[in-house]
This record gives sequence, C-alpha cells and structure tokens, in this order.
Amino acid sequence: MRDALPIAGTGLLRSYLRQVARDHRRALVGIVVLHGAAAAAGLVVPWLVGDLVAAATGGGENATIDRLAAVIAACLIAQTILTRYARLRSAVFGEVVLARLREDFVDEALTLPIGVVESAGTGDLLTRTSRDVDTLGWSVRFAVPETVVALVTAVCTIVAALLVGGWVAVPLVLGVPVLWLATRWYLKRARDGYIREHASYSQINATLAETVEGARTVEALGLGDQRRERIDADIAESYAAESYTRRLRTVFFPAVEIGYLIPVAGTLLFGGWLMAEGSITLAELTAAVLYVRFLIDPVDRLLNWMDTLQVGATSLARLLGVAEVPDDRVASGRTPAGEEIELDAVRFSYVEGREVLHGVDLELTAGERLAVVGPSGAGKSTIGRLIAGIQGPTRGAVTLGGVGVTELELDDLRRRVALLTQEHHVFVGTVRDNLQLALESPGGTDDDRLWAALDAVDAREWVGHLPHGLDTMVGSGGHRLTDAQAQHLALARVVLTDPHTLVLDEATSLIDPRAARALERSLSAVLEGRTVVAIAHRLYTAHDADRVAVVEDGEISELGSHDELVARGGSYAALWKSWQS
Ligand SMILES: Nc1ncnc2c1ncn2[C@@H]1O[C@H](COP(=O)(O)OP(=O)(O)OP(=O)(O)O)[C@@H](O)[C@H]1O
Repeated sequence: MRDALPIAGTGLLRSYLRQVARDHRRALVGIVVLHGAAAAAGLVVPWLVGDLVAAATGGGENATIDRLAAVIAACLIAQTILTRYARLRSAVFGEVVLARLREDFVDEALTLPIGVVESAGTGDLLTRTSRDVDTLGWSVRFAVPETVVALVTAVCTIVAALLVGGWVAVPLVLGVPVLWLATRWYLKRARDGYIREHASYSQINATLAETVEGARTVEALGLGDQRRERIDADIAESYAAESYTRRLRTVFFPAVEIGYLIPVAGTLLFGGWLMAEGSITLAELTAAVLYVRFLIDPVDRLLNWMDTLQVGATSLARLLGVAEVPDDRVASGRTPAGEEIELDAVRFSYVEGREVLHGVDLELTAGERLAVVGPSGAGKSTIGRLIAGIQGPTRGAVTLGGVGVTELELDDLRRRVALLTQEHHVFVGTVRDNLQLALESPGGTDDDRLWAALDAVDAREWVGHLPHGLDTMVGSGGHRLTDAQAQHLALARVVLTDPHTLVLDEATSLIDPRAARALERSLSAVLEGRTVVAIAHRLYTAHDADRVAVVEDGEISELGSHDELVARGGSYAALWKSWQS
C-alpha cells in the first residue's frame, strides 16, 4: 500500500479561502455589487408587471400602460448589460484565483522531496496535477460564479417579495422544510455514493488495463475465465453503485420539485384569500406570485451546483494537501570544508522495519573514481542516492566536507554532487532549453558555453545537424531523439552544472554496448578531475576505476582496486571471471 500524499483539512481549506477573499476583496465586492444590481434591475419587472396588470384590468390610461411597458423594457436591457459585466468580472476573477492556485501548487510540487513522491507513487501527484486541477477549474470557472449569481439573485428576490408584503414570508417559509430535509438527506448520501461510483470506474479501467497489458500471461496460464469473472464483478459493482446514486436522485429531484411548488401554490391561495378579504390588491398578488415563481430558478441552480462545489472542494483539499508534506532537509547554513565524502555506519530503510543498508562505511577522496558492483537488489542504487543526498540515512551519517549532505540547500548540493540515472527525460522545448535547465541563471548564457558542453560529450556534430541547431524543438511532439542523444543532453547538463562529484547510476546501460562504450570514452574527459561513483552493470567500468566496492545484502563486502580484488579470489573475482567468459 502506497502512502498517499496528504489532503488538507477543513481548517486549512477555510483559511486558504479566507486569504483569497482578503487578497481579492475589491474584485469580490465589485462582482457581488454588479450581480446584485443586475438582479435588482430584473426584480423591478414583476413589480411593474403587477402595476401593468392592475392598470390594464382597472381601465388605466394608455399612456400609463405605455410608460410601464417602456420602463419594463429598459429594466430588462439594464439587467442584460449588468449581467454581462458581472459575468465577465466573475470569469476574470476565477481565472486569476485559479492561476494563483496552480502556481502555488507547481511551486509546492517541485519542492516535494523525491522520496515522498516515490513512496506516494507518481500516479497520485499526476492525478492531482491533471484531474484535480481540471475539476477545480470547472468549479471555479462555472460553479463558483453561478453560485454567487444564484445566491445574490435569491436574496434579492426574497427581499423584493417581502417588500410587496410581509405576508409572502408565510408561503415562502412553507417550502423551506421540504427543501431542507430533501437536500440534507441527499448530501449525506451523495458524496459517498459518487465516490463509490468513481472508484468503480477506476477499478474497471484498472482490471481491463491489467488484462490487456498481461494478455500473453493470461493466455499462457489460461486465466481468461478468471479475468472475465473479475471484469464481470467490477461491472456488477459499478452497476450497483450507479443504481444507488440513481435511487438517490429519483427521491431528491421530485422532493425538491414539491419544495418549489409549495410556496407558489401557497402564495396563490393565501394571497387570493387576502385579496378576497380586501387586504391586498391584484397588482400585489401578481407581483408576489411572480417573485415566488422567480425564486425557483436561483434556488434550483444553487442546489444543482452544490454537488459540483463539493467535488471542487475535495480537489482543492487535495491540491493544498501537497503543501503539508514536511521538508526532508533543513539547511543548517554550514559550508563543506572540502570535497571528501564519508559514509559512516549508514543504515537505511525505505519502509519502516525493512532495512536495505545495514551499516555501510565508505570514504571517498576528492577526484577518486569508485565503481560499485554487486547483485541486483543488493543496495547499490540506494548507496548512490544517499551520496547524492536524495534522501538522508535512517541512521549513521553521509557527509560532504564534514557537513551532512541533507544539511545543504538542494540547489547548493546539486552544484556539488549530481546524480545521473538511466532515465533521461527530454523536456518539451528547444535543445537550448534542455541544456539551460542546468544553469542557475539561464537567461544570459552565451551559446559558446552550450556548444562547449555539447563538445565535451561528443554531441556537437548531431546537434549541429538538427534542422534548427540549438533551437530545434525536442521532447514530446518535437524532433525525436535517440536514447543515446537524450543521454548526451543529460551529460551536457552535468558539464554545465559542473559538480565536483558525480554519481552515475547505470547511466549508460540502456544504450547498446558500442554506443555506451563510445559515450563513456567521451565521458572520461568530462569526468576528469571529479570524484565519480559509478554504479556499474558492465565490469569494464570497474576495471577502469581506482577502487571497486562490492555490495552484497546491504553491506560493502569487498573494497579495493580491481587487481587487489581479483587477487583476493572473493565475490568480485568470481564475478570478473564469469563476465569475461
Ligand atoms: N523506493 C523504494 N521503496 C521501497 N523499497 C525499495 C525502493 N527502492 C529500492 N528498494 C529496495 O531496496 C533494496 C535495494 O535496492 P537498490 O535499488 O538499492 O538495489 P541495487 O543493488 O541497485 O539493485 P539493481 O542492480 O537491481 O538496481 C531492494 O530490496 C529494493 O527492492
């Protein structure tokens, strides 16, 4: 089970929203005022229609009727114009808030400790970056403005209805219990229902993807029927989940409709009785009925958007939660007094209770070249990650010039120690962008420096032959680079960063052996003068190194030069012998 990234609690959510409201107070007030004015302009209409009906039925003058009709038209035009500006302002406000949230999220995500991302799985972070940002975007763009409009309109309509006569409160209040109870009943069940429904879709997808990806295994082991049963079970669960939410809706929507009709019917009956009593006029009754009828629309919209807002709030909580991941390093401000790296009784566990390094001691002198070899899963990469300060040791110490590697600011550490793995991502952008990533202040880099770095890794020629040289677009959708070319770019970045220590984690193992050999030859000039820890699959790397560390079962079992270890006749000698044959 992976440790999911945290989800922000209600407290943090509220304080974030309060902060947004404080920062954008003027914009928010402007939006509410504009929507209020638009609603007010629209709400004068029923009043005037009431007068119009009274004037028409009471034999009023034509001039009065014309004047009332003209004012009604003017109000409707004013309402349209005001609504246009209110919506524009709301949309701009939504985009501004969303942009800020996205920027905050990217800032937080980029500083997440790699160890945390790994243990949470990139899937969680990706879902938050894509689905949650989309869901929240939908809420902020549509649900929030629509809710504000509906709320302001509803409040204005109620006020207008009450201005016609306090008696309208009676039929209005009659509808509240039904709406209140129906909504409470629905909301209590809907969230879990929809979560279950969405989880069932994910499960169907997961089972299908697993079956398709493992099709050969399924066929080879005759698992077809079993997989079919799994998928049938997933579909049955999805059907049950959908039936449940459908049942909720079939109760909720009719109940809400009744809740809407009660006030309208009540106003007609109660108002009709009052009119018969002579307490109110026909104009007042008409206006009151129209207002109460008007109220249905904003209330209906409010209830409809409530679900979306709830889903949006969940996404916001997931996005804000990323900020709650504690830092995995605290900069102490100390400066390393040299380039020597020391591992002192280092123990490490990725998962509590499952130690993978059991007390590793190692001293690296500046400029030394160490090859780390050993069986798969022995802990070689873990040692490399600890030297590069990706994570701190669980016990013991990893120091650089006497200072713990995780005591250094990450940027500072990367300028001193870099880790180069076999995953070479080519970022979408130009070749120049991909190289400048390595630089502290990429802006003013002259091309000569970039070409020199490309030269150092033997990449000048192929980059020179690209359609637009350094300006060629690469990465997804751009010019396709081979694995070796992607690796060249990664190596050129290392040259630009110029760290004194380099951890190469099987950096060339994905490339075919000839290309790897060529790359390593060109690399050796780059590695000159640096401390290099090469985690190696190919033993010629070990042969060329100053010293070799053999890692077995989370410990360094042998340490010495190639010749010494071969002479010793231990694990390394056996490995070397079998590799040569
Ligand atoms: N992120 C992780 N979470 C949990 N366990 C891990 C993680 N990474 C590695 N391990 C475990 O730690 C142990 C050491 O792994 P490591 O990758 O350091 O070995 P290695 O010697 O580099 O192996 P290989 O040559 O196969 O890459 C293994 O048992 C591995 O399963």
